[in-house]
Parts: sequence; C-alpha cells; structure tokens
Amino acid sequence: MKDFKMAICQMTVTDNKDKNINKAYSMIKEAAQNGAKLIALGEMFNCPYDGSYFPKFAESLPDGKTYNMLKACSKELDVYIIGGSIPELHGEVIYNTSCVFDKEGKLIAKHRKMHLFDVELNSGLTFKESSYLGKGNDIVVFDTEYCKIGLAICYDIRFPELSRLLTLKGAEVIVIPAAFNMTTGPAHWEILLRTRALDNQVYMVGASPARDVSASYVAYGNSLVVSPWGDIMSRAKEGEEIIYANLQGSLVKKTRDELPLLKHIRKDIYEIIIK
Ligand SMILES: NC(=O)CC(=O)C(=O)O
Repeated sequence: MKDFKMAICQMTVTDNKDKNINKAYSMIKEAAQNGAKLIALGEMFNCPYDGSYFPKFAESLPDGKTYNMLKACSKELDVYIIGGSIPELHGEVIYNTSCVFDKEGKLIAKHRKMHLFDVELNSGLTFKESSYLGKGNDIVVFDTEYCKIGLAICYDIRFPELSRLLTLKGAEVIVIPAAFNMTTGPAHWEILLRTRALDNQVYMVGASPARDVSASYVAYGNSLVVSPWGDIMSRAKEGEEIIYANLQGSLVKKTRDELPLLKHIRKDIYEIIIK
C-alpha cells in the first residue's frame, strides 16, 4: 500500500436526478482540485433513498447518465471514483449498486448490496429494501495503484463475515457507501466502522449522503474515515461537505505486525466458508 489522499463527498440528494449528478460532479471536481486521488460518494447519491423512486431513477449498466458522468469525470480529473451507489436495472430486477472507475475512466469493480435492509424499528422507522431490490452475491475486492480495496454497501457492514472475507481477499481499505438514519446512525455508525477497522486492521471509509430533514428517509451524515488502529482520522458533520484523509501506506502492515490478529486466527478450529 502507498500513501495517498482521499476524499468523501457527502452530498445532499434531491428528487431531481440531473441536479444530483451535477452536484456529484462539482464536488468530485473540488475534491480532485484539492489533491484527492480517490473519491467516494454516498449510498444512492443520484436518487432519494426511498423505494418508490428506485424504478424511475434506475439505470441499466454499463450506460446511463450517472454511470457516464462518473466514467467521464474519473478520466477528466485523473482520479479513482467509488461511485457511492445507484439503483441499477438489470432485466426485471433493481439492485443497489456501486461502480468504481479508475483514472482512465474504466469500470474496475461493481458491487451489488448483498444484505438488504428490512427492518421495523421501535423509533417508527421501517424499511423493506427487499420489496424493491434484488440481492447481490459477489464479494468484491479490487486493486488500485495505491492499495487493495474491499467494497460493501451500508447494511453489509453489520455482517462481520463479509468484512473479514474482504480482508482475507487482501483488502487494506474497505469502503462503505451508506445511508444510516437518525435512529441507527447515532447508535451504531461510528461503533461499526471502528469495530470493523479493529477486527480487520484496515482503513474503513464510510461515505454517507448529507442529512435532509425534509426527506422521507433522513440520512445521518457523519461520513467517517477510520485508521487500522481504530482512530477517527476525519469526520463530517451532518450537512453537505467534503472531507479528506491522508492514508498512510505503511500503517496497515505496521498495525498487523504489532498485533498479528490475522495470523492468530485458529484456522485449525474454525473458518468462514464461501458457498
Ligand atoms: N440503510 C441501511 O442499509 C442500513 C442502516 O441504516 C443500518 O444498518 O442501520
């Protein structure tokens, strides 16, 4: 892993897709002008996080306004872009999908949210993603010129096996485009990111949309970058904001050398099996 500067664009998502795409472009451009080499967006950055919008905002890949903007933008600005997520139409099914582009505008990875957020919380918050979305099945790790990155989306972070599998596949950084809410965000967001960082001795990057209290689903914001030691390196507030972090190439190895957790796994007793 090498040293590099990254950014999270925590943007406000509206019910106007073109406006969202333009906003993402302008924030990515600002982050690139400020020296970020890898730029991440939040979950459903082109579409309100509300199932009733998904069919109208969905795009068939590899095409569509959002996809084409990210592709062109990564090439124009010479940056890697982790394109948060968007509703992807594939056949009859919509997926919650994250696309990653390299500096030449090439699609180098795609992750479809694997665990769907079907919950009824005491606070009154209910969400049933499975009414609108299909499940992804792939464990996605990809290479960049700086490091190996594992990709998962929002609720996926709650399943420690997935982050562990990403780590065992070589991830040094795990990026989570996410939209936690005003119930689970304050209670769990930071703890989950710091715990996964500590479990796996990786950088954890949690990229959220900005909070919009007029939306049907209110995102928590508070995008975070956590070091392999569990320290918070950078944290957004609730509003629209770009945050930056300088990731240190040697820190993953240093942490794992000092505290060799991955070497101490009792593989003779237990293992995680991929089916
Ligand atoms: N929105 C999600 O997918 C997950 C979430 O908000 C949570 O786990 O809490």
